[in-house]
Amino acid sequence: MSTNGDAVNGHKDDLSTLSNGVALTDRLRVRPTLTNGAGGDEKFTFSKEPTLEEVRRLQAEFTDERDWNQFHQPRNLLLALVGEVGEVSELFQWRGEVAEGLPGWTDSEREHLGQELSDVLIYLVELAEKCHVDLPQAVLRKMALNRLKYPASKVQGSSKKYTEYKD
Ligand SMILES: Nc1ccn([C@H]2C[C@H](O)[C@@H](COP(=O)(O)OP(=O)(O)OP(=O)(O)O)O2)c(=O)n1
Repeated sequence: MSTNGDAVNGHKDDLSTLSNGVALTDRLRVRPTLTNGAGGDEKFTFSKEPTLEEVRRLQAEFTDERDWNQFHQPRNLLLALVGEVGEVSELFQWRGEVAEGLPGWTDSEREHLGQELSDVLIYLVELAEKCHVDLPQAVLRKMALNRLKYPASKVQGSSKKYTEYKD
């Protein structure tokens, strides 16, 4: 269990820079995670790619290349997912409340968080695939349901659960 930011970075720093000094993000031709911290005026948005289907396909290729489908049954994927959620929690552990944009977090800590959140997403997407849940469509349906359960006019400014409303 890590107890502070420095310990949290640990071996992940070694993986962020390859032995020839080339940053991992350069080598992979991806942009570093969470580049915009607190204080910016612009709203944070994601890149358009990859889509969830592309994440599903990339992870399917990764597991096929290693003959790992034999281990990736739904229950194992669920346990792996929960384990990775625990790793995300460790990064926030003992810090108290953390403001949007993570002011005060180092680039290395932001990169580490991006990695752990990605592990969660990767296992979530593969779990959905192995359960034959079309996740992009399921999430749209669920959000439509959420809008019905929590009409903006009714719940404005309140965080109560829908079962707590009288009518
Ligand atoms: N049997 C496995 C092992 C790994 N992975 C992939 C999916 C995850 O994105 C990542 C998880 O790798 P690790 O289990 O090594 O976990 P971490 O990357 O979090 O390493 P650590 O636990 O040392 O922080 O690798 C996978 O698909 N199937």
